[in-house]
Amino acid sequence: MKKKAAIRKLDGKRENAVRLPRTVRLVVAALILRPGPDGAEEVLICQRKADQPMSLKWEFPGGKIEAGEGPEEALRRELNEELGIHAEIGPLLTRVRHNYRNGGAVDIQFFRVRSFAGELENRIFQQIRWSGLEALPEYDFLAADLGMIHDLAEGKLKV
Ligand SMILES: Nc1nc2c([nH]c(=O)n2[C@@H]2O[C@H](COP(=O)(O)OP(=O)(O)OP(=O)(O)O)[C@@H](O)[C@H]2O)c(=O)[nH]1
Repeated sequence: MKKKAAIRKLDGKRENAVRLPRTVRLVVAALILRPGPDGAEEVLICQRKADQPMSLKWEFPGGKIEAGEGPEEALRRELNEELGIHAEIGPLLTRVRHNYRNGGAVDIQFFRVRSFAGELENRIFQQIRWSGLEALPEYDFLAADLGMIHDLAEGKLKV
């Protein structure tokens, strides 16, 4: 009896121990910047389509890193697919880890982009637009981005 109880206890513990870790999606995204009319920086923001998960939320262009890709390479590919541009990927500005409520986790690396070739073309979004940094909190952004957009708006994260 004693032994069985001990095994049950162990099994209980093991059950906890083997709970699968969240799958972390490795994501890259771009802060594409341009000087605005008043000289302050503007950044390109994109709204997800109505039929996508997390519909109509705002985000920065980018996506998942595919197997065998480096982060910059993945971001160049995504910006070409989503916006039709050939971007020069600048430095990594910040990295954010976020656990979504549905159990998914993302690890997002945000890179600065100041220069690209080609005309911006909206290929997959509901809409794209330029926003001043201080206006970013007015948009309904994905939860993972909220800390960062507030830091950008308050000048705590330098671009
Ligand atoms: N591109 C981008 N993705 C972001 C941002 N913030 C954020 O949480 N993400 C998440 O990172 C993932 C990017 O993946 P994706 O763009 O390749 O794919 P997706 O939206 O079609 O999602 P899915 O393939 O997982 O359904 C999404 O789950 C998206 O919700 C952001 O600012 N930009």
